[in-house]
Amino acid sequence: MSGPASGPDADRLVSRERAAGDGMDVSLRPLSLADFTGQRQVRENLSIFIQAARSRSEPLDHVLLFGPPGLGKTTLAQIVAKEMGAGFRATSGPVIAKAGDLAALLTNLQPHDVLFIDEIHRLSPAVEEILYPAMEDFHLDLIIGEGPAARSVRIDLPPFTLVGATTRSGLITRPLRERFGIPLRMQFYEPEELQLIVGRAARLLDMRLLPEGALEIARRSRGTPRVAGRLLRRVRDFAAVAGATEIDARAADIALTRLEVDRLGFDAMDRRYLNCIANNYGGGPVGVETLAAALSEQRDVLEEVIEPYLIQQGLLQRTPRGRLLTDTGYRYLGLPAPVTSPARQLDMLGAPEVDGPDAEEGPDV
Ligand SMILES: Nc1ncnc2c1ncn2[C@@H]1O[C@H](COP(=O)(O)OP(=O)(O)OP(=O)(O)O)[C@@H](O)[C@H]1O
Ligand SMILES: [Mg+2]
Repeated sequence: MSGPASGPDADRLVSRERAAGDGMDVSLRPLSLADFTGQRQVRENLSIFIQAARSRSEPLDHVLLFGPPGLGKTTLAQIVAKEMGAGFRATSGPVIAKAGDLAALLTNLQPHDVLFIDEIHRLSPAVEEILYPAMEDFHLDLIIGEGPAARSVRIDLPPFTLVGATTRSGLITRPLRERFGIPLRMQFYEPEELQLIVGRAARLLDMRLLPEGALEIARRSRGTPRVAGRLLRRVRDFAAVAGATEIDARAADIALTRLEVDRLGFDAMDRRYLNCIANNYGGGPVGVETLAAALSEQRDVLEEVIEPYLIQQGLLQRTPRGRLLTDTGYRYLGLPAPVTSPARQLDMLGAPEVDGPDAEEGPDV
């Protein structure tokens, strides 16, 4: 299969990659809670906790943000620092290799600073252990030396706020999760919210985008602002080459269709994934490792980028025995759903709740 969306991950409009090609991100990122569209509940709760912490002159309690890539976790973390009038330091789980790396970071913080740890589920156990007393009591217990001469020293830390982000809530250990006072789950955005986001981005980019054009892009952005931003730029390219001065729904549709993003926002990779389950595995259940091998994709990409939206749209279910194409999934592919076998029916009934806090826990197949 060819086309822009079937190449390596980086080529997809809907990919896990961040900075690459997103050079305009800096200017498009909302800088205050008031400018941050959507995620109403997250926004309202944060706003209250920030006000309360400020009125007590305390740092904000630690915040854990979960949600699929591109929904605004990093953006929100930066906004938290700004609204608290505090400094912002960012790092990520895999970057912190040793306990000493984390100690260096923590001892360099100013009081009330926000330390952002992206992909916090990828911290090593040794580092995680250092983090517990740091989060709870603002001190570090470090072991100096080895063998019988080893002794532990306690270092006090300035009070700080840890903001952790993860795309995989199921992979966070319970002790770590429990040390966050403010866990927040980000949801996919509604088309109307994305329409506002796309409209704002178009104004910042000095584009003439009509409201219907913005809605067309919004509807096809998988509920994800990062995807909306990318599609907007590609639509702008098509419109510029076609000599259009303003972008309406038709111009947006033409561009998105050429990008192989269909009316529902699914792209060639989504269709390849769904067709693989339908045609090669009788609609499932099939294990994610098997699918990753069959599609030559990384398992992480399937789990973090492709599956969440298919699940949210009801085309796919994650069951303890594997991935299962739903009747809606078959309908989308234009294929007849198989006569449901008792085993398949059981899987459908026994599927874990998609939006539950532990949706990703349990046996990972
Ligand atoms: N609510 C929003 N309003 C406007 N723009 C947004 C919003 N949320 C995210 N964006 C934009 O979407 C892009 C992705 O956001 P961000 O980097 O914060 O996502 P993320 O959740 O941290 O993703 P990842 O999990 O990949 O790190 C940014 O360009 C940001 O400006
Ligand atoms: Mg991020």
